[in-house]
Amino acid sequence: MAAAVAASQAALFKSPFQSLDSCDEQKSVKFRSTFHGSRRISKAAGWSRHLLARQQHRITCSVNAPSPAQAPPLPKGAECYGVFCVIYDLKEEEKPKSWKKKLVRVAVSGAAGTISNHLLFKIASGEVFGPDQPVALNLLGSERSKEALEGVAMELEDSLYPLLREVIIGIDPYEVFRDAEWALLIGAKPRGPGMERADLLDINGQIFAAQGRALNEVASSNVKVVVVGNPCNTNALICMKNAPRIPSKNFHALTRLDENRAKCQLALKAGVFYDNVSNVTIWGNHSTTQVPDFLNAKINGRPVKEVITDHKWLEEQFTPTVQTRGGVLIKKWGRSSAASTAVSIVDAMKSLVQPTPPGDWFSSGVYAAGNPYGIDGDLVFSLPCRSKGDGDYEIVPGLHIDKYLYERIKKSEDELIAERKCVAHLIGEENGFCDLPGGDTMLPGEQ
Ligand SMILES: NC(=O)C1=CN([C@@H]2O[C@H](COP(=O)(O)OP(=O)(O)OC[C@H]3O[C@@H](n4cnc5c(N)ncnc54)[C@H](OP(=O)(O)O)[C@@H]3O)[C@@H](O)[C@H]2O)C=CC1
Ligand SMILES: O=C([O-])CC(=O)C(=O)O
Repeated sequence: MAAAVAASQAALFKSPFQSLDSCDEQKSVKFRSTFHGSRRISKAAGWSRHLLARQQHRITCSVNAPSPAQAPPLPKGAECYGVFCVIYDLKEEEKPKSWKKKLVRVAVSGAAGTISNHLLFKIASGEVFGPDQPVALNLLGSERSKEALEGVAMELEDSLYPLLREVIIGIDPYEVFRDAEWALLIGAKPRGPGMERADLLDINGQIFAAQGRALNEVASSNVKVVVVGNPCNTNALICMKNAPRIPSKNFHALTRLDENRAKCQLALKAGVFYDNVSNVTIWGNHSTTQVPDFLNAKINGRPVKEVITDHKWLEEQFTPTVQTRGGVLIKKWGRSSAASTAVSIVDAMKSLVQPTPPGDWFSSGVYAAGNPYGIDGDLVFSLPCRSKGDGDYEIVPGLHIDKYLYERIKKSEDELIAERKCVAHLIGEENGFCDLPGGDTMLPGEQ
């Protein structure tokens, strides 16, 4: 059995994905992949250190294939675990293409939740950063979810992902967010029956304020933050305001799912495959006031209004269909979109690490300071963006806004301004009061 496991591990290391840039000049390569499993140890020690599990994999390259005694010392208190203690030698001719050297560290909150259960496995498999980029996952749970989080880590273990080099789980954001280059903030309290939206804004706002402070203190200074937990635009604003060390531009609220939903509806109506639909913007809030823009969108490079001549459908059906898609799905599924949300988080991250195709753009809820559309700059507002693939982006100027779009964008802006007033106490402002337009506006999943 041990031999079989070792053989399968050796096969993994021979996969075309595996090697190191730094090994390229060397005669022989020695992989030392070590899992310092402290899951059981930490459990015995209780949660005082807020770490249930810690995996670390080390890779050693050397001309003279070092003996284990020559390998760098392991961190104090850590020990290798199971098959990850086995050392393999790769012969020169077996040396595959190179991996990037540095780990990308991704922190995820709500890691034992439904969306994360899809997302983590995508990141670990290389779907976001590519087949040559090793990753570390830092998973944040709570007292409620610590057993479940251990289960998540076990499934990640059992998946044998070659690119997944480290998994840390814990309940203290000051530990879990340490050195994170990406923070995917998914965990949030769902709105329960009879709960006012203002209460939800406050409860979740407290969570995102605390997480913003933790990111400010311990994350990489250029961490990219994607807020998914609802109400995601205002949660992102709160998080950003509590993290002044991190550039405001680095905060995103997820509206990519809305963009994907809009593309799907346009493709369906036009009778084309959905990858022929481009230039779709979601303007505003991730709520039922969001504005899916068919005016600037394209199908096969042509304006949507030229391809879909049923303009009544565009104005009267397309918009509410996208706005309420989440709620319709909840009625059918009995729970909110999780798999498609995870896909859209992957899309949103890839849009920042890969160049935007020329002439196209993507939607993201971003800090609107200095935007060219006259929208209140002190909001996290979904806008058209493009990226060079370096993690940064710019807001795309020059989209045509007609009366139809303007009126709807204004409504979403008003909603976000009202949400901001409700959370004034969480963003360092005074004189807040909560008076949401229309009495009580809706998340996509609430109808
Ligand atoms: N922006 C978007 O496009 C979308 C956003 N969403 C939002 O994403 C969030 C997560 O969705 P999903 O993964 O399906 O939800 P789940 O209910 O499966 O998981 C949510 C996690 O939130 C955490 N949480 C944090 N605080 C609380 C609290 N006070 N009470 C209960 N749970 C809490 C829990 O983790 P723990 O106990 O570990 O803290 C839980 O695992 C929701 O806010 C949802 O509305 C969903 C779909 C689309
Ligand atoms: O309201 C929810 O939780 C679900 C949601 O955001 C969506 O489906 O877009």
